[in-house]
Amino acid sequence: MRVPQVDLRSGTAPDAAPPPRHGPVLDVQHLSKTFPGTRALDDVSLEIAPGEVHALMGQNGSGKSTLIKLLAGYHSADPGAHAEMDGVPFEVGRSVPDGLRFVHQDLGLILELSAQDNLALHGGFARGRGGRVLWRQQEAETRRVLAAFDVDLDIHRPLAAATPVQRTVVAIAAALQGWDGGGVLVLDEPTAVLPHEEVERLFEVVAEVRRRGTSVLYVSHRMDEIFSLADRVTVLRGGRRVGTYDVGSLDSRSLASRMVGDDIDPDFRATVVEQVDQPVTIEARGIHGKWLRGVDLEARAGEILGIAGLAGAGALELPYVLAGKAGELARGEIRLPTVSPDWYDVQRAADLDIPIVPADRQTEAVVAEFTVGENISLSALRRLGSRGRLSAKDEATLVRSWSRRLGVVSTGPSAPISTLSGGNQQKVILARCLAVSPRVLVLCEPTAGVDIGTRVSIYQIIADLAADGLTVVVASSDEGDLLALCTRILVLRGGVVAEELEAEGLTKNVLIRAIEGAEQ
Ligand SMILES: Nc1ncnc2c1ncn2[C@@H]1O[C@H](COP(=O)(O)OP(=O)(O)OP(=O)(O)O)[C@@H](O)[C@H]1O
Repeated sequence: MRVPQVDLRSGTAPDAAPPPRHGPVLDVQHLSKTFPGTRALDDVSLEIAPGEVHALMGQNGSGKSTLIKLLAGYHSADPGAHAEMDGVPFEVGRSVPDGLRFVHQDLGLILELSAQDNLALHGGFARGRGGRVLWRQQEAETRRVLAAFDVDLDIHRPLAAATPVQRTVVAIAAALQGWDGGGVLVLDEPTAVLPHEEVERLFEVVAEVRRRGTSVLYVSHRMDEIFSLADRVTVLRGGRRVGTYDVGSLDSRSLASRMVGDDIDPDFRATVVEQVDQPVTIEARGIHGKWLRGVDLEARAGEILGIAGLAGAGALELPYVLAGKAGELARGEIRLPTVSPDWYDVQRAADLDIPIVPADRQTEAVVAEFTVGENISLSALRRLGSRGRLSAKDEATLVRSWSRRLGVVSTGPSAPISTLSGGNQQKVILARCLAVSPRVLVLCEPTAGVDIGTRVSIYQIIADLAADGLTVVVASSDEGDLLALCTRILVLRGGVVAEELEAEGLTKNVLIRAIEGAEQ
């Protein structure tokens, strides 16, 4: 079955919500959660109407994940909460009603296993006499479950070979298995790691879920998604509910302001001027890789160079090649002319010490067992102290100064990094990169999972660093990042630079059309 195409950019809702039955399907009142030293949620109430897509938004650290984890029974709630699912009371944090299903950000899949095995792990294997697995029946069931979502996937291949959106669809299908409508599906930032063009496909799946009469609680930082998809939005700020609104009654500026508690411009653009008189600080030539087919680039001190492209165009591979972190397929040469005139084979690019903020903070950058301070100073340990001895004082000074400059919100340098919100973890990784005082910094998806307020502050920090002479190369699948930051944007198609755009006066539409290779 094919559901109607949803246009992410036009802002049209996928389908009118089915008329609500009486009363909310999920009704949670007076929910609070206190961690040592932090009141993460403070007397929050949430009512989800039958068949609606209900967005949950708020800045990093506003309590969204805590709310989801309470509903999922991962944390226990403070006393005083009352909750009902379909009118039946349940104790939040202690029991999870069957009608409440979750797809967490990490999707909870085993990538070495096939879609069929993953679905069976969630829903159980079809078994015959003596516990024998009925493989034919299992396969038919897998096909039936996935058919509803119109996903074209080899159900026997390991999910490692599937695209991000195919995996997300498998995770949604797994969560909804054995369930024929009603209830609430919780999607926690399902698009955080999805390439742009796959987001629309996910929207079709959400429309299908809703068509079954299932409500969706949708957590996202991307405002355009909320306007395309959601009927209502609940905004949290500092652990409290600011309000619940009909999406149609808001625009992006008023929604952003409710999240931040201050007037905020969601279309903020940093004022970075092109530095034509400055020296070239990075040059690369003949770059090839898994996707790249011969890219040349150069950038000057104080310049922010954007890299754009659809998945498979090589845009998100290029930063890794420049930082010497691409695989053995990477070919080409790179040099930092203000450091040395010598060209380096990109296989040796790691020797140039160009720091990178990678695309997936959790798996590629954050050291989960370390504190905030340790995560920052990790890159600079060689410089801290003398004669092989680490100076705790120097380390503390470095950590304090970068935490302050980037506005990292935590209980202090010794806080475990896992207790920080996503946006603050991102600032820590940025601080780690800057702690080595680089001339060139490479950013990949710099604001993934980062809220609008923090996003604007990250843009400003990067713009200030560029004004001090830092060269920044930034690849992002979010056009907002490129428009807010860059002086110039290289648009990659098929692994080569297809267009070079001056950022001044560039509109989102023109950029998207260039990325897609459409006629302007
Ligand atoms: N296990 C924990 N121990 C201590 N504090 C925590 C813990 N988990 C979360 N917190 C704190 O609770 C507050 C709310 O965090 P939460 O992760 O719910 O925010 P969020 O809105 O989901 O943020 P993000 O958008 O970055 O994911 C933050 O101040 C966070 O540091």
